[in-house]
Amino acid sequence: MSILIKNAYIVTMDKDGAGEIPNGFLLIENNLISKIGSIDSIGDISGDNSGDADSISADTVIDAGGAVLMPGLSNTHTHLGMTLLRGYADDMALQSWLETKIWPAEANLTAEDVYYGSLLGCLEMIRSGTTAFCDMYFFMDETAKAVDAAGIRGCLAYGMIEFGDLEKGNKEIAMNEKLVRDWQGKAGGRITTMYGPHAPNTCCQSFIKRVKEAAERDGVGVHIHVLETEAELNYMKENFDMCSVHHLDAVDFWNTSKVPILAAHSVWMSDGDIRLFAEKGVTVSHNPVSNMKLASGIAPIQKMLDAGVKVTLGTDGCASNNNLNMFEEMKTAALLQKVGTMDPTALPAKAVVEMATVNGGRVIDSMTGVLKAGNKADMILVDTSKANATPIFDVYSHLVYSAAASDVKTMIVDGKILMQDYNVLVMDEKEIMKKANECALSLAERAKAK
Ligand SMILES: C[C@H]1O[C@@H](n2cnc3c(O)ncnc32)[C@H](O)[C@@H]1O
Ligand SMILES: [Zn+2]
Repeated sequence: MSILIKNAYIVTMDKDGAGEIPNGFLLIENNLISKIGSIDSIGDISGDNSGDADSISADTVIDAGGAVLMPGLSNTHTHLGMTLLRGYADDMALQSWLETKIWPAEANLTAEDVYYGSLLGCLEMIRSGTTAFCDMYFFMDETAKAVDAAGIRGCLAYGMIEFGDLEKGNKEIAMNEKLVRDWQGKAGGRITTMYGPHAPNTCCQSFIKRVKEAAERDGVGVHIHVLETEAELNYMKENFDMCSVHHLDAVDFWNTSKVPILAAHSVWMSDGDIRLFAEKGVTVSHNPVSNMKLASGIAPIQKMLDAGVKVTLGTDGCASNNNLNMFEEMKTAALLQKVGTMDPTALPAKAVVEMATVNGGRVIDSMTGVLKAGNKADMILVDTSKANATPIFDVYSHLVYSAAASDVKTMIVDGKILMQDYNVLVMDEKEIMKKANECALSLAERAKAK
């Protein structure tokens, strides 16, 4: 199977390569990008002089009509099944939100709920340009089935919470081990797995150490919430005389020489914590909308980038955001750093696009996040024929400050077209929304009855 995309403004995100290609073409063969270049001067960029785009034959030809062709966005922190809890509990701080609303509702979740909630999440991601995501939740077999059916890429972790209870910890770790065993590399490699210890204040140090050992044994990463709120920082200081980062450093948790670590939030980081993350190679998933909505704080992202920390972007779950819109997340990330530092040069547009593409892609699959020959064919077309795209002086400025998620018109993942000209080809949208809505209402009823 081959797909030729022509007449595109290509944003490759390839630092060592082409950068942007104004009148570009891209050829996909099977699930890989095989050629990329300029229609005007073939060979200058790809080094391939095999002919112009019109002479390249393909099973499917997409005329981009000047749209931006770019790597798909990677949402590196979410809880996909929580689409069912969108708007279930708003305007609260994290701890009381979790303890009084979210956890009691989640206690009533069924496998069917998470299946339809995850399909709904996949649909929302396809419509808004997200080709890959990192998840941490429950009933993860159901999320894996949804990812398999939807055709996107998912890195799935089971959310383990044990509160120092050894027996509970054993059960939780067994669940995550099963997820890794059953789903690592499945769906043609679109599904990968991680271990998901929830947070340093909900899982004890020895449990998290055990989880890290299991991850190293299985060769998969670890996805954890860390220093999300000042309350967590204070709790750790009061109980352990140190912050979460140093508490876990005491058991060498942040050592990434064998497996990657994805630290969601990392809002209340000291300069020492930032240096440690940079030295150890920890990746931070920044989730600005959730951090603002829960009033958790402003993560020092510009400081982290200056120190050499790898930073990606995520939405968090739909109960604290309340959507999976990475365009909104990119704009919010940029604006929040500027106002947080009172420096308008903080987190410029191109750096944000890098976080959402190159850096996020690297966490999920090293052959994604950049459009170049040999990489996997995960990409989106962003419509530029609209009023909000007129004029475009700088494409990164456009993508971060003026583009909308609803401008995404076409998505390809692993060489397969999931959405073309705004038509989602891989699922029955109305049916999924209907089922998910039924599950959400029934879940809320069950939670209320308890
Ligand atoms: C996997 C568990 O994590 C819970 N969760 C959802 N959002 C957040 C957040 O911002 N911080 C901490 N925990 C969160 C989710 O409800 C599951 O219980
Ligand atoms: Zn989260």
